Amino acid sequence: MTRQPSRPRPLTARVPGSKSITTRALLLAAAAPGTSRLWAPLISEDTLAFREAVTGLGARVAPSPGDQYWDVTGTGRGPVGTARVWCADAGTAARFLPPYSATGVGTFTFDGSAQLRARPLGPLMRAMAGLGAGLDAPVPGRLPLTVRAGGLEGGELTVDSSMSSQFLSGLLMAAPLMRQPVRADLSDSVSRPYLDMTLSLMRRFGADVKETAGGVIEVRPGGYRATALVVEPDASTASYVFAAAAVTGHRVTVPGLCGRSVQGDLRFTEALRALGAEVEITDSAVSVTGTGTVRGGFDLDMGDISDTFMTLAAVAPLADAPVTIRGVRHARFKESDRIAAVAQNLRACGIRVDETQDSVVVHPGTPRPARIACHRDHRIAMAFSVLGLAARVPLTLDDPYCVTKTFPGFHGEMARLFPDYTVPERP
Ligand SMILES: O=C(O)C1=C[C@@H](OP(=O)(O)O)[C@@H](O)[C@H](O)C1
Ligand SMILES: C=C(OP(=O)(O)O)C(=O)O
Repeated sequence: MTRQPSRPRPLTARVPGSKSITTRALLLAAAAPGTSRLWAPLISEDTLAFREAVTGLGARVAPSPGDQYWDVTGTGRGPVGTARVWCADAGTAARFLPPYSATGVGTFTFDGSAQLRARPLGPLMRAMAGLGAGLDAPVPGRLPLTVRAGGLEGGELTVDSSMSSQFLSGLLMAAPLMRQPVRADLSDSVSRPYLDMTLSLMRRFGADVKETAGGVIEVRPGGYRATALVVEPDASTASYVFAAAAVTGHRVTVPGLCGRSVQGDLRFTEALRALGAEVEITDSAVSVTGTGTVRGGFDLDMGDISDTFMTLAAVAPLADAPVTIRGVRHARFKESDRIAAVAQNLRACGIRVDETQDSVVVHPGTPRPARIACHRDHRIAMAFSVLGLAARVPLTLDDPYCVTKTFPGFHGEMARLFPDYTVPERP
C-alpha cells in the first residue's frame, strides 16, 4: 500500500521521560542515603502516584520549578512506621513498593484503583511470604495488601514470572536491603528486558549485583548510593510517533533515545523495519522514515516488548499482507486484556483479526469510522489514535484522556507533529 505524503516532512517529536526508569529511580533514590537528582522525570499519573507513594514511605522529593529535575532524599533503608500507599493505576507501584516496604519496620497498606485491584499480585505475595514477610490480603493474590514489615531474610528467590516481570523487579530492587544475599534465576520471566533495566539501574545506584556463570543473578546486602540520573525519553511512548511516521511516510526523530538505551522497547524498531520503514539509530537520537510502502506478510514474537504490540497491531491493517504478532499472552493482564481489546476495536473498524491465547493475526483492510473502546487503557487510546490519523478515518475514543497514565500531552503533541490530527474534546 502506498501512503507517501505529497511533501514528507522531517519532524522532531517531544517524547516525555520513561515511566519505567522514573519509577525505578524514585524507589532506588528513596532507598539510598542522601540526595539523588533525577533529570527529566516523566510527569504523568503513574509517576506522580509513585512519587507520592515514596514520599508516604519516608523519602523527600523536591521538584525544581518546571519539573526539570526532582531531588529525592532517601533514608538509606526500608521505611519505618505506618503508611497507607495509593498506587492508583500503576502496576509498577503495586509490584515494586511492597517488597521494598517489607525490608523496613512497620505496617504498610497498599491499594489502588478498581483496574489495579483486578491485576495479579499472587506470585509476588507468595515470594515475599517465602522470604519471611508478614502479609494480609482480604482477596488472595490481589490488592489491597498490608505488609507487616520486620526486614527480609533473603536467600533463594522463586517467583512465577509468567504473567509479569514486575514481581521479580520489585524483589530484586529490595534485595540489597535484605539480611542475606539473594539469588534469582531470571530465565523464565516474560518481559526480560525490564529485568535487565532493573539490574542496570540497581548497579547505577551502587548495588552489588553479579551474574554467575549459569546466568543466575546474585545480589549482596549493602544498600544503595545516591546518584544523578538523566531519564531517557520513553521508548514505548515513542512507538506511536514512529508508527505514525512509518505509515504516513514522514520522518520522525526522537532526540535522547540511542543504541545504548536500557529500554527494551526500542526494539520496536524491528517491527518498523519489517513494515518497510527506514530506521536510523545514532548515539543521540532515533529517526524513523516511512518509505511509502507498508509491508505485511511477517511474523514477530513481541513477548519481550509487549507494550508496543498494540501499536503494530493498530497500523497493521494498512499493510499489504497479514501481520502476525506472537508471544504476548501476558498482555492480557495489563490495564486491559490487550489482545481482546485490540481484536474488538479492529473488528469494530471492519478489519479481520484472528486471535489465540497469545497471538493475533491482523489482515489488510480499509478501516471504517468506529467508536474505540479504550477500556481505560492509555496504550489502546494511543495506538488507535495513530490508526485514525494514518487511515484518515474518524475513530472516536470513548476515553481519550486515559492517556494521562503515561503521556498527558499525547494528543497535543500528535496535533503539533501532524496538522491533520484531530484533538479529542475534553470531557
Ligand atoms: O517493569 C516495568 O517497568 C514494566 C514491565 C512490563 O510489565 P510486565 O513485566 O508485566 O510485562 C511493562 O508492560 C510495563 O509497562 C512496565
Ligand atoms: C503495563 C503497563 O503499565 P503498568 O506499569 O501499570 O504495568 C503499561 O504502561 O503499558
